Amino acid sequence: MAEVKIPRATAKRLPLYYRYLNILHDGGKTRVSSTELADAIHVDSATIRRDFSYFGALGKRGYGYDVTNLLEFFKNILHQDRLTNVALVGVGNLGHALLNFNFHQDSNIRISAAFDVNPKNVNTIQGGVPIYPMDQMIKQLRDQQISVVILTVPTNVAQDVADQVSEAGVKGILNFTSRRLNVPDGIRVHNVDLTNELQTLIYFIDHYDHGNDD
Ligand SMILES: NC(=O)c1ccc[n+]([C@@H]2O[C@H](COP(=O)([O-])OP(=O)(O)OC[C@H]3O[C@@H](n4cnc5c(N)ncnc54)[C@H](O)[C@@H]3O)[C@@H](O)[C@H]2O)c1
Repeated sequence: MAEVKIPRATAKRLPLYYRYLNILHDGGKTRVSSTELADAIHVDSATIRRDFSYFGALGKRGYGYDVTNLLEFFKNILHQDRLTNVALVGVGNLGHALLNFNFHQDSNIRISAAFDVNPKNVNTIQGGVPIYPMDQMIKQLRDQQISVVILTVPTNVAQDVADQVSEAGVKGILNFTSRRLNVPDGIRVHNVDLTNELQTLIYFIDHYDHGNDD
């Protein structure tokens, strides 16, 4: 399949589309219009049509979209047709909560390894995930061919850990720390910051802008 460069806002909506198409498919529905999708997922139909158009003519005028085709298409581009193992570094309050969340229940993603410096954590299994000491991290990441790491370490060690993770050939870091990371070319960092999200939400409440943000 040819590489398609799409806007980040579109990319962020793909899992939403994928989830809803799964529901339609499970319910035996064979086709869906952009208007029906729009009503269900609260994204306007023009945005949906534009999003889908990045991937070529997926729908037919007057017919709508073929649910199975669309589902297979999104499954493939979201890598949901194969299992993706990810790792987590820093099994504290947040890391622990994430380990105990079963990502695999509604996606083809699972945390297969975790790493920490705390001797109380190391060599235990939490949420079904083995926790290794840091001196085994690079080897484990390489051996398990892990390309995505969730970073939940204290901010002051985040860059150092990111350097080690980069050395292991990881391609993506989901960074929960407030440290902006420097990474080599070829590695993508997504920052998750609940404080930012709350501040933005509070800003929008003050400015009377309602509805969903996607
Ligand atoms: N983005 C958000 O919305 C959000 C929300 C909460 C916390 N955080 C951030 O997430 C991070 C974790 O928060 P927390 O409350 O779970 O902290 P925590 O102190 O409970 O956990 C940190 C864990 O990292 C381990 N650790 C320390 N140094 C390490 C190193 N060099 N290598 C590997 N592991 C190491 C510790 O042993 C501990 O288990 C912090 O940076 C915090 O600021 C972000």
